Amino acid sequence: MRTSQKDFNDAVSQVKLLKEDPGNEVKLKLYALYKQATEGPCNVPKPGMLDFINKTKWDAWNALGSLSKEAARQKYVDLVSSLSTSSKSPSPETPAADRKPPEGNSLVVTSEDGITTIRLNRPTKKNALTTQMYHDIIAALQAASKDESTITVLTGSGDYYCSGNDLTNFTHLSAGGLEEMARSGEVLLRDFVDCLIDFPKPLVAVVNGPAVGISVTILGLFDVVYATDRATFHTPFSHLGQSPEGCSSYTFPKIMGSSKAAEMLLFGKKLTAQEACARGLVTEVFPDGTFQKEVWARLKAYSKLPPNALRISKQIIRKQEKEKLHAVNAEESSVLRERWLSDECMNAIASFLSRKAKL
Ligand SMILES: CCCCC/C=C/CC(=O)SCCNC(=O)CCNC(=O)[C@H](O)C(C)(C)COP(=O)(O)OP(=O)(O)OC[C@H]1O[C@@H](n2cnc3c(N)ncnc32)[C@H](O)[C@@H]1OP(=O)(O)O
Repeated sequence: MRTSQKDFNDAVSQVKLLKEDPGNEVKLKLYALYKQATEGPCNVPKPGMLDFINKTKWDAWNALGSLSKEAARQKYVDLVSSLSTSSKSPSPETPAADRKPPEGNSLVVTSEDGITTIRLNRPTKKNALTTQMYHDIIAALQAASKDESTITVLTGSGDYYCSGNDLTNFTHLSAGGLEEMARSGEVLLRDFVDCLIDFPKPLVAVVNGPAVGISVTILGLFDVVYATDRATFHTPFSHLGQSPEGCSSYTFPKIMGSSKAAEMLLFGKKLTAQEACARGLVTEVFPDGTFQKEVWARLKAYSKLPPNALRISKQIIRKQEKEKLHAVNAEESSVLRERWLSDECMNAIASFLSRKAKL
C-alpha cells in the first residue's frame, strides 16, 4: 500500500507527541528519512569536521543514497508507527531500580571524621569530567590542603569511579576556535595535575567502579589506591588519537615496569582490579559487597594518626620527585595540546559523539 502525503504529515505530527524520548539513534534515522522524503537525496555540502552534530546528521542523510522520496516517506511512517506502538502502554510506574538517580552538583565535597571527601557526582554520565569539574576539583584540593582534615579522598557516585575526560568538552568552542580550546585545555590540565603533585596531605583514591582515561593516569600521584573488585582500569589514549597525561608516562613505567606500562598506555589494555594491584597501581582490592564498609573503617582509623607527621613524611617521600613530575606534566600537557588538534583525535571524538548527537 502506498503511503499518502497525509499519512506522512500525520507521522510528522505524531513524532512531536511521543511520550518517551526515542533516543539519539532513532532521532537520527527520523531526521535522515524526513530530509530524504521532503528534499530527496542529500546534495548539500558536507559540514566541517568540527561541526560534529551537523556532520552526523549529514552523514545519516547522505547514507540513504538515492532512496526515492516515496520509499523514504514509507520508511518514516513505518518507523513512527513502531515507536507509537511501543510507547502506547507504558508501565504505570518505573521500578525504582530503573530510575536514573537525580543529578545535582557534579562535585560534592564533605568533611567528617578527619577526612575530606571529594566525590565525583555525575553518575548518569559515569562521572565524566567536565571543564567545570576540573576547576572545582582544583578548588576543592586547595581548600582541603588548608582545612582541619588529615586525609583527602577522591571517589565517585554510582556504579563508575570516573569515565575520564568528558568528550563533549571538545564541542564547547569559543570564538578562538579549536586552537583556543586546545590552548586553554593545556593550561587547565597542567594546573589540575600540578595541584595533585603538590598536594601536601595523604591523598587516597577510593575507586568504587570502573576508571577510564585521566582518572586512571593520575592514580600514580595518589598515596594510596583502594579499589572494589568490580573496578577496571583503562587508558584508551591511542584509540582516541591522544597521548598519556597525569604524569603517567613517568609514573606508570616506574610503578609497573616499562613493558607493562606500554601495554596500558600504548595499546589501551584494560586491567582488572586484581591485575592493577599486581602491577602496583592499586594498593588493595576489596570485595564489592564490603568495599565501602571496609575502606571507610580503615580510613577513619588512619585519620586519627598525627596530621603533622603524615604531612612531613609525605613531603619527604614526594620531595625527591617533585621537580621531575612538574616537568613531565608540562611536557605531557603540551604534547596533548598538539594531539587535540590532530585529525586522529578529531575523528575519534566525532565518532564517539556521532553515537549521541542531539537532534
Ligand atoms: C582539561 C582537559 C583535560 C583532558 C585530559 C584528557 C584526558 C583523556 C581521557 O580521559 S581519555 C578517556 C575519555 N573517556 C572515554 O573515552 C570514555 C567514553 N565513554 C565510554 O566509552 C562509555 O560511555 C563507558 C565505557 C564509560 C560506559 O559505557 P556504558 O555502555 O556502560 O554507558 P554509556 O556509554 O551509555 O554511558 C552513559 C552516559 O554517559 C555518557 N558518557 C560516558 N562517558 C563519557 C565521557 N567520557 N564523555 C562524555 N560522555 C560520557 C555517555 O555518552 C552516556 O550518555 P547518554 O546517556 O547521554 O547517551
